[in-house]
Amino acid sequence: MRFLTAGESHGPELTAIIEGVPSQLPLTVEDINEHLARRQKGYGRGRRMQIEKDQVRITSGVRHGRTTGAPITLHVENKDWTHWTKIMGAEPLSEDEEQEVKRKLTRPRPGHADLNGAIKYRHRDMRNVLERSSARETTVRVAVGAVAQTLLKQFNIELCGHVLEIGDVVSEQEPFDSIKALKEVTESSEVRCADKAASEKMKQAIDHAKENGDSIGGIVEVIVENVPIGLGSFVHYDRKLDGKIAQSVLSINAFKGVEIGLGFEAARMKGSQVHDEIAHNEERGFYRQSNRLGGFEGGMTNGMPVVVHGAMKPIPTLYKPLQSVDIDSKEPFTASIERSDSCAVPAAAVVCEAAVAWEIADAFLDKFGSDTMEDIKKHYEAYLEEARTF
Ligand SMILES: Cc1cc2nc3c(=O)[nH]c(=O)nc-3n(C[C@H](O)[C@H](O)[C@H](O)COP(=O)(O)O)c2cc1C
Ligand SMILES: C=C(O[C@@H]1CC(C(=O)O)=C[C@@H](OP(=O)(O)O)[C@H]1O)C(=O)O
Repeated sequence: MRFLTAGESHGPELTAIIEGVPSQLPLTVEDINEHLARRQKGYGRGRRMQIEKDQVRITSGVRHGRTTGAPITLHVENKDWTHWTKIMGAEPLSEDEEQEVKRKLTRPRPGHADLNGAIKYRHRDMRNVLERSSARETTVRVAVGAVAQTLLKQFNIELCGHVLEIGDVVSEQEPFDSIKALKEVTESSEVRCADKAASEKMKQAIDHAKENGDSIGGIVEVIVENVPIGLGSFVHYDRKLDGKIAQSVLSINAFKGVEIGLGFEAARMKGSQVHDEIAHNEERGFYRQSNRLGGFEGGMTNGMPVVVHGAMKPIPTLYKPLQSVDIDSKEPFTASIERSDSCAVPAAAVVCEAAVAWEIADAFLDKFGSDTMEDIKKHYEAYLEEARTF
């Protein structure tokens, strides 16, 4: 499968085209809207989220609730667009307005793509950078991830993205029995964290940062359950699924780190404490009694749950402004802002879940075929039995 996204943060809409989804997959707008709504929730978001009501429109590739095998086009409207038609160039600007628009966007925001993007693409109006580099794009990435999750669900593969840390508050969640149980708890938390006491502290930490005109980041975790052995491959660097997941997670706005399983901690431990010993019984075939490596060996899944962590830096636009330099006047200034999120870690957990879902689904289709759901199911069931009796 492959996909492209297009659209600006304050343009009319965001669009995605997905190619390679098999035919006969039951798919409705509700399957996607559920995830769009999850992404919009979360303590710490700014005023923009009160304007947007993200809902998908499917205009190709699905008929009567089933995919046809043709490219699927997804659209999500920007409700905020009506306030931006002049600035975005859909309506002519008067001379005064032209000055106003230009003045605002010669001031690069530290931590954003503004300055590098302006120099690279030779834009003196940095709105041309801001609009596309904004995390508004993660809306359609979540829509695309929802299609991947709908596919994976057909094979009983479930995911959950949740929050482990916000600022200096760390979740001390109880071990959970299943993804379903974890999902239930995190969905009821305003910060998408399974530890109730930590959730409250995380909210306080967000409030505190906001009161001080500051922002905070955090760490999210995505767990994938019921993953078969052998997704991805060891034979070539760009087919290693852990590597593909890492790229995908790091491509999410503001993500600065990714770990699989123990991740960086493994580097500080002994080999005997890190590797997951192999066991066997008739019912399960080969399995592991631990999962320190997060479900991966040799770029391939090993049948244990996939565990991915992503680290998000604090939001760069701050009410407590940072120092920058105007690209026209070369004068220093301190940035003034109208609105921003103070923490988007809970929303980013949903984005990270979507990114991982896409990579797992893509590797799944690489292994089990990609034309019709019926063929894929046959291959999958035969393979599971082969792997169990290997
Ligand atoms: C869901 C989400 C919401 C975000 N909201 C904001 C925001 O309101 N203000 C802001 O300055 N950055 C926000 N960001 C982060 C910026 O988009 C990001 O830092 C910027 O595009 C630069 O990219 P980089 O941090 O990956 O280098 C958000 C990121 C995500 C994932
Ligand atoms: C719109 C979304 O996030 C936006 C991401 C973002 C940024 O700079 O990345 C800045 C803010 O947008 P605005 O400048 O319009 O207030 C966020 O609201 C969204 O998540 O849907």
